[in-house]
Amino acid sequence: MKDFRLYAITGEEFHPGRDLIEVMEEAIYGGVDIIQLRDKSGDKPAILEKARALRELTRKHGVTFIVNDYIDIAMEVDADGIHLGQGDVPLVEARKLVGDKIIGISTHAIEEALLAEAQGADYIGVGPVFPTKTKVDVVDPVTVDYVREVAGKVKIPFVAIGGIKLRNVDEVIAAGATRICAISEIVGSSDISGTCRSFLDKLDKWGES
Ligand SMILES: Cc1ncc(COP(=O)(O)OP(=O)(O)O)c(N)n1
Ligand SMILES: Cc1nc(C(=O)O)sc1CCOP(=O)(O)O
Ligand SMILES: [Mg+2]
Repeated sequence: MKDFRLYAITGEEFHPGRDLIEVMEEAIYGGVDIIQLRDKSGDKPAILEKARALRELTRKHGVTFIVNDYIDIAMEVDADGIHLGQGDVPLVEARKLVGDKIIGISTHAIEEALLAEAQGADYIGVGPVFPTKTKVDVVDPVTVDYVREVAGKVKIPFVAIGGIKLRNVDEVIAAGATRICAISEIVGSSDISGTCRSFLDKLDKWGES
């Protein structure tokens, strides 16, 4: 897969009254290189419509587009890939359905991370690094020490997620994360592009040292 550094996931509850596509385009102008549509409403026609619009937007800007949870929607809109959790369709089954599209897997323990790698995941999510209120059914924070362990043991790309803010991202990067994912800190910002640029500046700064 095309490598990435800053991964933005949609979270419409954080920008009431603002258009989804406008918000995500601001994130793209700020430098995000991968976007995931995450919509837990269960309203599949509405999710399909959003997926189509985000596919068009991301294609226009050359940004990777991932759909969370719904393989059928990812296939229908020709997304670049899907993101699946531990309770979703197993990776081996998903691979049969999506072929060489990107498959990202959420992991919360080293056994899950190594299994996803062995089974052919293209990247893994590692989290939640910090407490987060964005995901209701989330496990306890895995901590930055766990990020360090993953950085030392996992060879495929991993992205740190969960409670990541501009104020705490330095410790995540210091622990070895070179890819960062955020929902509320990005899409809930009053300056979405500026927030993204600040995340990237921090990744750049640590990359130089
Ligand atoms: C990049 C990334 N990492 C983790 C998740 C969480 O996925 P999942 O565990 O399936 O939970 P939901 O997002 O479906 O609530 C993610 N979406 N993206
Ligand atoms: C969707 C999601 N998955 C997580 C995981 O650990 O797998 S944490 C999370 C929520 C991330 O949102 P925020 O950046 O607002 O904390
Ligand atoms: Mg899921």
